[in-house]
Amino acid sequence: MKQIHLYIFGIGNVGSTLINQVLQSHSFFKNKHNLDLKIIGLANSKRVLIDPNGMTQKWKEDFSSISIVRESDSFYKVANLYDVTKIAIDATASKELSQHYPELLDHNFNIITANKIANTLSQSFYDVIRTALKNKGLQFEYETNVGAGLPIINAVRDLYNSGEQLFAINGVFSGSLSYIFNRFSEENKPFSEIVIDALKDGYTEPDPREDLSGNDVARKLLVLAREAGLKLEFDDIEIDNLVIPSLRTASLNQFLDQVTLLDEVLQEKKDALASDQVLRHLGELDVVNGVLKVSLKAVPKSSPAGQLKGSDGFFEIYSESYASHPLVIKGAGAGREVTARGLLSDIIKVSKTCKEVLVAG
Ligand SMILES: NC(=O)C1=CN([C@@H]2O[C@H](COP(=O)(O)OP(=O)(O)OC[C@H]3O[C@@H](n4cnc5c(N)ncnc54)[C@H](O)[C@@H]3O)[C@@H](O)[C@H]2O)C=CC1
Ligand SMILES: N[C@@H](CC=O)C(=O)O
Repeated sequence: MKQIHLYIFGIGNVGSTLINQVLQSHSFFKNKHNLDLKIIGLANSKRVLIDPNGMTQKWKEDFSSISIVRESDSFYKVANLYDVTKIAIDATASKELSQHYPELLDHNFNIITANKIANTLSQSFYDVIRTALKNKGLQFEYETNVGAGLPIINAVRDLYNSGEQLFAINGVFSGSLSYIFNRFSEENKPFSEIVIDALKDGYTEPDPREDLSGNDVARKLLVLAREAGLKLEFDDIEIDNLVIPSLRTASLNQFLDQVTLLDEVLQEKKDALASDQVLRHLGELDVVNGVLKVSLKAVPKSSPAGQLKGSDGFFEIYSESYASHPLVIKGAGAGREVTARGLLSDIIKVSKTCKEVLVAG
């Protein structure tokens, strides 16, 4: 039986769903994959809960009652005691934690992340991580960076690694904005009301302005562009920002208090549509020319993007073999369940392929 120790950063929507999914499938992983996955550590930004025997179904209660103040080396101290495969899982949106990935690799953690920041800081930081992974023989997986649980990154990576020339990737990259604009187009409700619903239901970034500003989609485009071999920076992306200037620098609470200020501008865009059009938030990655664009557009209701429902993401990949008829991937592009399942799928992938440390039992 291969022992795998999991250390989870972030116990919000995605992190807490992941914990429950790991616990629910524990016996299945043992029987099917010969893997014993134990969650040894949980952290929020201030506290940690550590249990070398693994978390149980009462982890939430335990976190409230017996977690301790987090120190910079809380996880390293316990992880160093066990000669097993260690995986750090980032289910936060924290830039600070992303900047610590090189340190996690130094301490022999494989990393799996839903957080897009590490992959979208400077190209030099991106390269530092890849070099460390190679030197250490560790793994870094981030399928949920684009399209939540949808297999977008693996599709692009597999095409690129097989020598295929990629031309373009276009579509609705944001599950959050898909949910918001699909509802806004159909329902007679203020834009802000739908944004708040999306936040409450776990579809948006912790700060919905990351979605509305176009930054989150821009990050996804950059993740895919780098996967396709382009060397670009975040500032190279053309972004249509939907957050009015006065709300861009406000605190999250101030933004939420004043979110109705977005209604007028968005309602004007909706009122300007022809009867056969809807609003869709689109990403365009021109791999050949290295041009990345994020924008809100009016599209025909009958088009593939116009027909999306719920939080569906929609990706068209054009390449040598898929030149006139793109490879299309579509499905829920946000949500705590699909995202946690995507992380778990990365965990199984890393666990199955990492160097084996055998323990009796
Ligand atoms: N919700 C979704 O549909 C999807 C989310 N993601 C990504 O998953 C990540 C988490 O999203 P959610 O769970 O929805 O957000 P959330 O806001 O529900 O949870 C994030 C948690 O991380 C904690 N946190 C912040 N800084 C931390 C740190 N330094 N160390 C440990 N914990 C810290 C926060 O207190 C919060 O509880 C984000 O990066 C998001 O982009 C990716 C795909 C889809
Ligand atoms: N903001 C994301 C969801 C979480 O990452 C998206 O829109 O896909």
